[in-house]
Parts: sequence; C-alpha cells; structure tokens
Amino acid sequence: MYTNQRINALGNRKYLAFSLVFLPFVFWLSWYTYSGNSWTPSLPFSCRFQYAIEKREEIPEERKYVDHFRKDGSYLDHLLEIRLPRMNYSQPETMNPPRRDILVMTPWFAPIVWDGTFNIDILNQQFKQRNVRIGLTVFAIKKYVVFIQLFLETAEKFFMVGHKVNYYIMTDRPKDVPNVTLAEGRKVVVLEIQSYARWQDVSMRRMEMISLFAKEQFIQEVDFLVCVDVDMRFSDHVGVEILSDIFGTLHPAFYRGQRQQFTYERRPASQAYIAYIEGDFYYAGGFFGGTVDEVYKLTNQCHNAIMTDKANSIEALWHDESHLNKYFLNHKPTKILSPEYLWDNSMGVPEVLRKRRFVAVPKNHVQIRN
Ligand SMILES: CC(=O)N[C@H]1[C@@H](OP(=O)(O)OP(=O)(O)OC[C@H]2O[C@@H](n3ccc(=O)[nH]c3=O)[C@H](O)[C@@H]2O)O[C@H](CO)[C@H](O)[C@@H]1O
Ligand SMILES: [Mn+2]
Repeated sequence: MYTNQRINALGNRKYLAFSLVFLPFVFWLSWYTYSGNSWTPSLPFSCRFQYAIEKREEIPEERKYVDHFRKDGSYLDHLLEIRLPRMNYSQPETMNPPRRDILVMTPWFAPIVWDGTFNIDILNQQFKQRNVRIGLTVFAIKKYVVFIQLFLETAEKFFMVGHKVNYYIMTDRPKDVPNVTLAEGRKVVVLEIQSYARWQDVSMRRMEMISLFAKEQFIQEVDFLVCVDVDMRFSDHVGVEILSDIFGTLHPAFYRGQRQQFTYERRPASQAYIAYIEGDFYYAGGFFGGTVDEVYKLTNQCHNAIMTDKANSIEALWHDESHLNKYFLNHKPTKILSPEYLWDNSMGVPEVLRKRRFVAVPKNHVQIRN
C-alpha cells in the first residue's frame, strides 16, 4: 500500500518538474550564503559580522578581518594578533609586590590603578596595535567655557599621548570654544547642546547627553569614552592604563573611608538609594568611562533613574554622582582609578599619592554657577 503510493508520487510529473527547479535553487542559495561573494547573507549566523562591517568601516586594512572571513569562511582564523616586540623591563616578582601600602585589586578582580602598579610601555604596545580610538567628553555650559583652554592645553601634554583622541566638547556657547593646537590624530568636536538654569540640572543632564551622542555618533567614531569634569587640569600622565570595559574613580575625599560615612543617597524613595550596610567605594562623578557600549548602558540607566526621581519629586543628594554610585554597586566596574586621577589640592598631598594626574582648578562656586 505505502510502496504503491511512493511509486505513484515519484512518477508524478508535476512533482518531478518542481524538484528540478527547486533543488538547484537550494544549491545556489547555499553556495552564495557560504562564499558570500556577491550577495550579503541575511541569515542569523551572519548578523554579528554584518554588525562588525558597519561598525568597523573606517578601520585600517589590517583590521578588516571581516572581509577575510567572507572570503575564507573562518572568523577565528582572522582574529587580530597583538604581538609585543622584544622589550627590556624589570621582571614582575610574585613574592615582592610593587606596592604594599594600598589595595591594588578588588574582590571581584578589578585592578585599582596606582602609580607603580603598571608598565605603560607594555600597555601602549597593546593598545597601539589595537589602533584604539578614545573619545574624551567634557561639558562647558554657560560660564564654564572659561575652563576649556587650560583643560585642552594640559590634555595635549598628558592625556593619551601618542593615541587617537576626539575631544567632544558639549556646550551652549560654541563660539566661545578656544582654538588650541592639537597633535596629529587628535581633534576637537564641538557639539551644541541646550543649557539648564540650575547647575544641578546641567550636571545631571550630562548622563542624558552622553547616552544620546553615544548612540548617534560616538559608537561610530571611537572605541572608548572617558567622561570628565571641565573644571580640571591634567598635571601628569593619564594614558591607556585607565581603559577597561567600564571604570570609575575613587573620590579623593572618601578613599580611606568606611561605607557608613560615604555620602551615598540614603532615602529609600530615591532610585540612588544605598543602605548603610552596602557599598564598596565612593566613586567621583567627575571621572568615569569604558567602551562606548558600556558607557551607553551606564549613562542611559543613570538618566532614567534621574528622570524617575524627578517624577517622584526627589533629587539625589549628590545628583549624577549619587546615581553613578548606585550603578556601580550593581554593576561592578572592571577597573578603578586611584585618586591620583582625580585630586583636589585643597586636600593636601598624602604620602600614598605619588602622582597627581588630574587636578581640580579652584573656582568660586557662587560666581561661576550663576
Ligand atoms: C570632581 C567631581 O567628582 N565632580 C562632581 C561633583 O561636583 P563639582 O563641584 O565638581 O561640580 P561642577 O561645578 O564641576 O559641575 C559638574 C560639571 O558640570 C558642568 N557644568 C556645571 C555647571 C555649569 O553651569 N556649567 C557646566 O558646564 C561642568 O562640566 C562641570 O565640571 O559633584 C557633581 C554633582 O553634584 C558632579 O557629579 C561632578 O562630576
Ligand atoms: Mn567639577
């Protein structure tokens, strides 16, 4: 019975004609899918490479591994190789750590960056070979434009020297952005944004602005974002040792403190609420960063939390800084910068601080904010 039916089906001329047309089509489809010569596959397996092609369009020849993949059919065979040249440096000693006076590693294995704990030559080689592009975002709204000149001049001396840098200056006064001579591979990008009446809102809205521009622009132009205050000057090396997926900085006033003393937001009604029995460190609002993806997540989430607070008529004690601290409680940073990276000379110079790399410029708060 079954056999008869099959013979009948095979003998059906309509079925045969259909197979003759359909089977070559299947062959053609598979061939183009795997060779990828003239037709871009839209099947799921190719999605991440499609994404990579779009994201990496402006990268130099040696990084276009995606094209190799499409010709040769193997992604793993074309990963970027980072190969250090022969170098002369002192050996790391397992039994003799370079610093014993400070914590250099968190319990979740994020390094804490202090002078003497890293070799910048090794790191520069690694990041140079990745052809890393860094975006430095800084806001200068209203009178704060006066800080730009010193900020940029000192950044040219100390910030990511030898690497590609975009300075993203967000301001409501684009005409007041001074002209500063920049080294090769570095540029200023002025982004005009709106201003807010209260300085607290100016400070908090940075989260919104960074997340918006991260999505629209930064993701296409840079690999890492570094987001800082503008009322600052660089006074010593700040380089690729700071880069990691997502990083924060120990606040100069609290790095020795107990968690109960941290000025976290303590009202449960706020989205930034942290209980007295919680918290690792107190992070400063004026210096954080990471990959564009991670900074987007951080700023977008902090902005949403700020908006929720606003709808509930509550404002966190230290504004964006409170929300940043809440974010880092639940999303541990993958690297932490010591207060060398955010210092205020009004706090003196403790022995533990071998370098002051990025220092607050004294300001008259009342005058500059009004
Ligand atoms: C070094 C540090 O960790 N600073 C943090 C600290 O305050 P600060 O006292 O350092 O705040 P601030 O006056 O520097 O304001 C923060 C930033 O907002 C921008 N701005 C502010 C006002 C204005 O009229 N125009 C303007 O452009 C500017 O980029 C400035 O650097 O706490 C703030 C929240 O309360 C922020 O979290 C800051 O990042
Ligand atoms: Mn500041």
